[in-house]
Amino acid sequence: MGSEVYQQPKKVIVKKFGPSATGVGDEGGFAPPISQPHEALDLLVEAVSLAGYTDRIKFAIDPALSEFFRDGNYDIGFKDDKPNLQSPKQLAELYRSLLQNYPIVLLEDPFAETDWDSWIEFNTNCPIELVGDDLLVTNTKYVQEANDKRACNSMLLKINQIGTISEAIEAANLAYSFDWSVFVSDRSGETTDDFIADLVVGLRAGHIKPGAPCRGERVVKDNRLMEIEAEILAREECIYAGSQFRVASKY
Ligand SMILES: C=C(OP(=O)(O)O)C(=O)O
Repeated sequence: MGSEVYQQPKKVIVKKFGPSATGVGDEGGFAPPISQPHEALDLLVEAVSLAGYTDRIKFAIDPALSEFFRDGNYDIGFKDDKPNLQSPKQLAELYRSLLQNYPIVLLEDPFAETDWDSWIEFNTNCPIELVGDDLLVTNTKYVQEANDKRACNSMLLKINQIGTISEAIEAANLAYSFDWSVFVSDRSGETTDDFIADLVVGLRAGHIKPGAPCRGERVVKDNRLMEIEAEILAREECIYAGSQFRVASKY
């Protein structure tokens, strides 16, 4: 389904912005000339509809706000001519309105890694998965701190953020001990190694961020997942978490 949906935005982008607007970024995502968050989500809604999967696909977003933090505010006007400064409160309102209007189930790094107060405030009433990436850097010290402060409810796992597979698994187990979920991720600069596909199944993490099904270093993870699925199905041991992906580790 993901691959089928991925084929659609290109058609919509060509129609709206012309063929030169279909370039992709490191992880295979499209980068058309839009500047408002809702425009990106509208494009996705249209792509899902064209693929025939309306109501069957949910969205995860990673605004990576550490990149836009300026003296206590966030400048989200980086694609416009002038700055568009938003206070943490305004940003939180923007997220809440997007959550109301789009099928978003996961929000990663909605605030800067140093802006703990905004994380804590947002997490007091957060209906979806709130993932720390820059905030936690797969490090047990920050996972513990975030749980003590009730700053998020999920950890992004990137092996080379912490350095070894053992330390990454230790961080995942600590996150699970707090009833958090664990979201296994690639890096924007990736190789064709497919190990994280085995890791996400072995950890029962339930969801993976391998990038778009665009080039070899991304697709190799999807292919390995399909091989693992065939192997497990053959042994009749496979339980697919589906929409319960956040709690797959409890299955
Ligand atoms: C995969 C990501 O990018 P990078 O590898 O650049 O941290 C991310 O931000 O989650």
